[in-house]
Amino acid sequence: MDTIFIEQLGVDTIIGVYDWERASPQRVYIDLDIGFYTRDAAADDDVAQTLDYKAVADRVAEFVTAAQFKLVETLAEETARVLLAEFDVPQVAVRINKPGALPQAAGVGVRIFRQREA
Ligand SMILES: Nc1nc2c(c(=O)[nH]1)N=C([C@H](O)[C@@H](O)CO)CN2
Repeated sequence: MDTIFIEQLGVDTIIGVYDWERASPQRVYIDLDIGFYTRDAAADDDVAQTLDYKAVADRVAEFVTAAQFKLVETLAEETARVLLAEFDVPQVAVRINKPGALPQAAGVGVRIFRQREA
């Protein structure tokens, strides 16, 4: 299995458990590692045979912008669910970094790995 990745996709979203976090969007950065066999697309040099990372980035940005979850765990879980439901991919790793959450840390968040159920 190969991997198509997107690094540090920045999206502004309502996220957090505290009242002040519900008032305005915060920037999160999303890393995606998506399992996909790329050999056929490479052989034909054809974007139609691969996973279009622009389509993935656009959909994830749309979903996350509209989301209003409290936990980064929920945002990661639901992002993985959208990818597995809407794209023909068997597995995804989703990492959410919320850099504004802890002043004493460069970033905090979660990384999950999910596979399509058989
Ligand atoms: N495991 C988690 N811990 C915390 C989260 C979270 O989403 N997952 N969120 C918060 C607050 O929203 C925080 O980001 C505010 O600084 C605290 N702990």
